Formats: sequence, C-alpha cells, structure tokens
Amino acid sequence: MSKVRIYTLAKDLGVENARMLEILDGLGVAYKSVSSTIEEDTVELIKQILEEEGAAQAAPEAAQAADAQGPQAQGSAPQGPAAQAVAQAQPAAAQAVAEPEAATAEQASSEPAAREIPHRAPVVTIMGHVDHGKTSLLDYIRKTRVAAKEAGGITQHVGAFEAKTSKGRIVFIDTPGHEAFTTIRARGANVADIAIIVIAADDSLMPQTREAIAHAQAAKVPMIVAINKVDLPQADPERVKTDLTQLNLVPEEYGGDLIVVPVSAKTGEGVEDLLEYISLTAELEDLRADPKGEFSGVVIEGKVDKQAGVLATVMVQEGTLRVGDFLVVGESYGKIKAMTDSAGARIKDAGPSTPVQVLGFSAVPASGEKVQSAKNEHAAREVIATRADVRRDEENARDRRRNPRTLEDIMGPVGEVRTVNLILRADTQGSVEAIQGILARKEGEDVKINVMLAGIGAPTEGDVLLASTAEATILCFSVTAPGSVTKIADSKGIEIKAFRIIYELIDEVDRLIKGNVEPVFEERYLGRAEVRMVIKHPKSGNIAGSYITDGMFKRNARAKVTRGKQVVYEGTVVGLKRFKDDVREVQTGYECGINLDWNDVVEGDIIEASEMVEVEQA
Ligand SMILES: Nc1nc2c(ncn2[C@@H]2O[C@H](COP(=O)(O)OP(=O)(O)OP(=O)(O)O)[C@@H](O)[C@H]2O)c(=O)[nH]1
Repeated sequence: MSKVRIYTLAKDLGVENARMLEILDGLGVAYKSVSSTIEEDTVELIKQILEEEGAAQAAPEAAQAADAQGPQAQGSAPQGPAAQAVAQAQPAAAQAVAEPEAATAEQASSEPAAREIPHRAPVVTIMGHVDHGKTSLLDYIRKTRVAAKEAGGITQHVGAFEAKTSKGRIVFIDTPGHEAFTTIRARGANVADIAIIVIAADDSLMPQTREAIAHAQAAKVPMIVAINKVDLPQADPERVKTDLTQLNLVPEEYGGDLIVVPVSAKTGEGVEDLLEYISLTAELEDLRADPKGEFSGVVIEGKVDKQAGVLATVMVQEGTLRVGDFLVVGESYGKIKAMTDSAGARIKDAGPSTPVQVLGFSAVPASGEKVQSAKNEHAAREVIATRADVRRDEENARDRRRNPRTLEDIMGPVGEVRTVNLILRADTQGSVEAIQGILARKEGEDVKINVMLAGIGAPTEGDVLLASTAEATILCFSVTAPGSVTKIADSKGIEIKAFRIIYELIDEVDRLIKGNVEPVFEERYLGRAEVRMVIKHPKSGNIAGSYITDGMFKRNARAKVTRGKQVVYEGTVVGLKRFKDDVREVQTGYECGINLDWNDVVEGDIIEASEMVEVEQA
C-alpha cells in the first residue's frame, strides 16, 4: 500500500492544509507536520468526509438521496474517481449556497472591524557554516526566481530580495550568515520567520552549523535544514541526518519533526522542494499583517551612497510605507524622498513583508533598528518626545535597580522558575561532553540550566550577540576569547569567563545557579528619629528636622512614621541633610533633615528606618 504526503493530498483535493489537519485531528490520526505521510486507508476516509461535506453543502436533501443518484441530486458533476468528483463538485456546491453567503460577506466587508487580516509573505534567512553554500543557494534562487532586470538596470545589493514561486512570494534576507540575523535580534527586533540551515553533504555539522541552529532556536524561529552539495560524489546526506539527531533534531523520516531537504545549489536539484517546504511552513505559521494597519518596520542594513546619500533597506512588517511619509528611527526622523524595491524599481508604496530601499534618512540607521512612520513632521516629533520619555523612565528604573528600594526592584517579578543561560566553549569535544554531563546533574526544581550553544574553539562575536539577546554567560574551558570579542562583550555587558580546571568552571556555574535561586530578603532595623520641627523647602517639599535617638539613618532606607500609636506613613528616605549638605548617613545623637517622599510629616512624629538585606542561604 502506498503512502501519501498530507500536503500532496491537500493539493490534489483542492483543500487547505489547515483543513486537512483538522480532518486528521478529527480522525485521531497522528502526524508531525503537513509533510508527514498517511496511509491509503486514511486517504480514502478523508475523501469520503470531503465528499459528504461537498454533498451536504450542495443540497442537504441531495446528501440523503445520494444512494438514489437521481439526476437532480447529481447535478452536472461528472462521474469519475472520488477525488475528482469532490474537487469538481465543490464549485457547484459553492454556487448553490453562493447567494445568501455572498450577501452576508458583502455586509461584513463594509464593516472594517470584521475585515480579516491578510496573509503576508514569509521572510527567510539562510544560515550555516562557512563554504557550505549559503551564497550559492541564494544566488541560485535569485537567478531562477527573480524577474530579470531590464537592460541597463543596475541590480543593487540591498540586503534582501523577493522570490516569486508557484506558492507566492518568499522574501530572503541575503546578508548571509547569522551576524545580520543576530545583530537584528540583539536590538530586540525579529525579522526572520523561518531559518534555513545549510549543511554541506560532504562536510556535515560544523561549528558554525551548531551556532546557526542555536541562534534559530533562541529566536524560536522554525528551522528547515537544506543539505547542500548533494551533487558531489562524496555527498553523504544520511550522515548529516544522523549527526542532526545527536543535537536532538530528528528528521521527519526518522520520526521527528525536522524538515530536511536535499539540495544542490549547483544543479538546482531540490531547490523547488525547498521553496515548497518554506511555503508550507509559512502556511502553518499563519503569518499575517495588515497593510491598512499602522506602519512598523525594521532596518535590514544602511549605508552611505556617494551620490544618493544615506540609503537604508527597511523591511515593512505592518502597514504600508509611502513616499512622503515621515520615518522615525530611535530619536531621530526623516522624510522618505524615494523608494525602490529589491529589484531596483521605483515604487510609491510598500506593504507587509516587502524589503524597500529608502532614501531620506538623515543618518545611517543601524541594522535591527525599529522604524515607525508619522504622517507629518509634528507627529514625528511627538513620537520622538514619547520615546525620550520612555528612555528616561527606563534609565530611572535602571537606577532603581542599582539602588533598590523594593523586592521587585531587586529581583523582578517573584515566583518564577529561573533559567541560567550558558554558552559553553571548550578545547575538545571530550571536554564539552564532560562539562555538559556534570551540568545536567545540577538542574533543580527552581533552576533550569540551558546550554544554548556548546562548541569547540574560542568564543566568537556571534556568541556574544547570542548571549546578549538571551542574557547568557559565556564559559570557556581551555580556550580564551580574542581581544576583539572581549571588547564587544565588554561593551554589551556580557561576561566571558575562562577556566583551565573543570571544577573551577563548575564552581562558577554553582555561583550562577545560586545567584539565580530567588534570594531571601529580610527587613533589618536601622534606627529611630524624633521629628522636632518641619522645614518647608521650595524644591523638596516638607523636610522633617529630626534628632536621631537610636541607631542610624541611611539615604534610600525604608521609613515608617508613627503618630502616637498609629502608623501614618510607610515609604522611603529620599534625602538626608546635615545643615545644608546632602549626606548618606546620620548616626545616633545627631540632628538632621529627613526628606521623605511624603509631605504630611508633623512635629512629634517618630520615624523608624530599616533596610532590606539578603540573607545568605545554605
Ligand atoms: N558541487 C557543489 N558545489 C557547491 C554547491 N554549493 C556551493 N558550492 C561551492 O562551495 C563553495 C562555497 O560556496 P558559497 O556559496 O560561497 O558558500 P557560503 O556558505 O556562502 O560561504 P561563506 O559566504 O564564505 O560563508 C563555492 O566554491 C561553491 O561553488 C553545490 O550545491 N554543489
């Protein structure tokens, strides 16, 4: 008995993949994805179900009278194999119910709220080890899928291009390697929907392949593996598949859910299949964006052109970008003077999943910067003003974290299982495995150890970017980071720690785990003060002129004010003054001005100061 792939059957029967999966779910048939195969019996069942659906839609009474095969019920659908009958009966069925449905559809479309958000093209990035064929694969797709340029036209490299396939548009980010991808992610933007991991069939998994996989996993972007160079006599695609399973990536034909497509960027073999799998994955991801929504985009790359000035490629993610729009990037703005699509043609507007080259930025934006549009200069300035406010708030929050007042300031939301993200670099595969083995035993109920990437050799710039997007620590065993990498790590606040003795590295992991276990804080009494007079201050409000009767007071301490027996206020000591000077601490027996973030203090109040201290855990 032959097996059929789900998507092939969907295509043959003219139904959506999603509908096909619904039917399979209903039948309780297990599958991994639309490229899984199903038994012929199941195929027959599906055909029957669709046939019944079609008949029921065409005319309910016809379904009941189906056995009779009366000319009325049969309509003009030709006799033939069940699949054909279903496929051909469907338009007739649609017609039969067309009138009332069309009326409601029209009503619905007149209400913008009911408008369904349309699908958008997938944005794909190609990653993999050096020389495994990323550029060749992109070139092959570009050559065969991008409409030839008009004579005299200059194809510009803009960092992305659009390929036309039988299934629709696919947008490729053509800055190969994961650098572009991670730089974009490091800025908090996600531009790729699908990652193609290219692995040469004669070389199998290499360090950068593992890195690329780690990046795609960190970004939670679906992966498709393209085993390239299958035209070579020494190609061994089976070895690649087996090696992948060692990373817990199990190809579909081995019962897993990883799509693996053998290709040759040289002969073009398999490229069509690869494009088809991209479209299928996109369909399952159900990628949508509203061209009528508010515009947002991401800078893919920017440069200065000697003649044109600043040029930047922007990927439209939501809404539509139009010539004349004002664009806001960071805290600066510009007006779009001209736009070209990735084939170099002048365009006036661009919808979702369209890479466009924009002329009009005042400064070169960095890849990964988010772009917003504004209808006029005034609106652009407003966006910038809001951003400046947000930035200031964030800076204040950061200050608070450095100078914590509350438990949440110190630890963020409480009660979560914490994850220690690590990137491991060692001199040999043996060391990597030994360390991973020990780490696996360190996991506890409240701490998860996530080794995002374990590789041989010194840490790379890519590792630092990955670490910065995932707040990971880079641990090195018997390898050291080159100066250039350390510098980038410093600038991004990423720690690279190098060890020569495995147990020292493990001790460090213990420290990291401890740091990640929720610390226990307790309130510790500091001192007591009596308010002797209230001083009105033009800037700071009312200051409590006090005498410290016990212990000491510290700036930023917690404060509790009692009046008689009643607690009238709880807050923070925001300032301490001795005469005119701001001071950090005041000891018992001294007078001082205590500034609370509260204005209603009165003479005779008692202020008690305390602080939160971390309790050492066993
Ligand atoms: N036989 C064969 N050779 C290929 C194939 N794909 C790429 N190559 C060759 O492999 C070499 C490397 O290909 P590239 O496309 O430059 O590889 P890359 O991954 O982009 O390399 P980097 O940009 O350096 O990271 C070139 O000599 C290509 O001609 C293929 O499918 N078959």
